[in-house]
Amino acid sequence: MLMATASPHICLPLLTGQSPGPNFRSKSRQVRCSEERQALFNRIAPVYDNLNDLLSLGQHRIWKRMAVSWSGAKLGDHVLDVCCGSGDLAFLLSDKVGNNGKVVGLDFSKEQLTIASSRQNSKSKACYRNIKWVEGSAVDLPFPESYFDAVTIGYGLRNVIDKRRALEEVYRVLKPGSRVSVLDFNKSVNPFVTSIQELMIDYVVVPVANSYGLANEYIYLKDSIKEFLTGEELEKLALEVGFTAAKHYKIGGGLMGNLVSTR
Ligand SMILES: C/C(=C\Cc1cc(O)c2ccccc2c1O)CCC[C@H](C)CCC[C@H](C)CCCC(C)C
Ligand SMILES: C[S@@+](CC[C@H](N)C(=O)[O-])C[C@H]1O[C@@H](n2cnc3c(N)ncnc32)[C@H](O)[C@@H]1O
Repeated sequence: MLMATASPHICLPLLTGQSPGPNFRSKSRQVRCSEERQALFNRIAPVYDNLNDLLSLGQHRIWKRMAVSWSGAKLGDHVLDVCCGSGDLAFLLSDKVGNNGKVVGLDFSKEQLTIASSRQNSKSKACYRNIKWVEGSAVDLPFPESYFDAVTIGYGLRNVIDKRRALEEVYRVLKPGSRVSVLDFNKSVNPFVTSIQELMIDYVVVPVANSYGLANEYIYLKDSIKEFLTGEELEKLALEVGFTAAKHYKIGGGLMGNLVSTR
């Protein structure tokens, strides 16, 4: 299926005449982090879907259906799935918008998009022909202003370094009155939930990932949750960016969360 490359590179090596200093280091660190995350998701692409099913006992598919429902996507809509990965939410959006609708799945990982495209080709549903995969950056969306009827970000915002910029871009490409639905792990303020989350990652997720040679990749997962924003902070950021409404719903017993914001 069509794979357009929206922008050639997200993380070019930082070429600058700047003398090294705090700003240079912080920028080079940022470029390096972004490159590392891109490489991480390229590496885990072959086993990503199976590990999600195994480690969440298939529950992640329920959470993704909830996220797509909250997006408000409906028949005939033109919708975007940012950080689409292997395409789980894009396929759910495709069912929602139907043959006359259009779905764009955007990701900066070539390997994830390759999996998404091959899954699309192996599925028999006619509506899946309405999906286009685009290689691009969540912080520089290659789409015009007020272009989409709904946007989803499934387990992506937490992985984007500049989260504010990503939400600003989503705001820009959304039609007024339309929604973004952001599904991710919940950075809980409840110590009990946090400890359950961390225990399951430490004693189940990482050991299982280790058997695939991916322990470090899933240790990153735990660290990324620690560095994420709480539901309240996500609501505040969405309103600061300009969304007129923002609500963060706790799901999966508080282990996961879904921000719904309206432009
Ligand atoms: C679909 C899920 C996670 C996607 C995901 C997101 C990331 O940012 C990653 C970063 C690095 C490596 C992998 C990922 C990644 O897979 C959520 C479900 C899959 C999780 C890996 C499983 C998490 C287990 C929960 C803490 C507890 C699940 C309880 C369930 C009711 C059994
Ligand atoms: C955990 S996966 C989520 C995939 C899919 N949405 C799902 O729910 O399974 C995170 C995805 O975000 C992508 N990603 C992370 N940072 C990105 C960025 N700045 N621009 C575009 N994609 C990014 C990764 O390549 C990866 O495919």
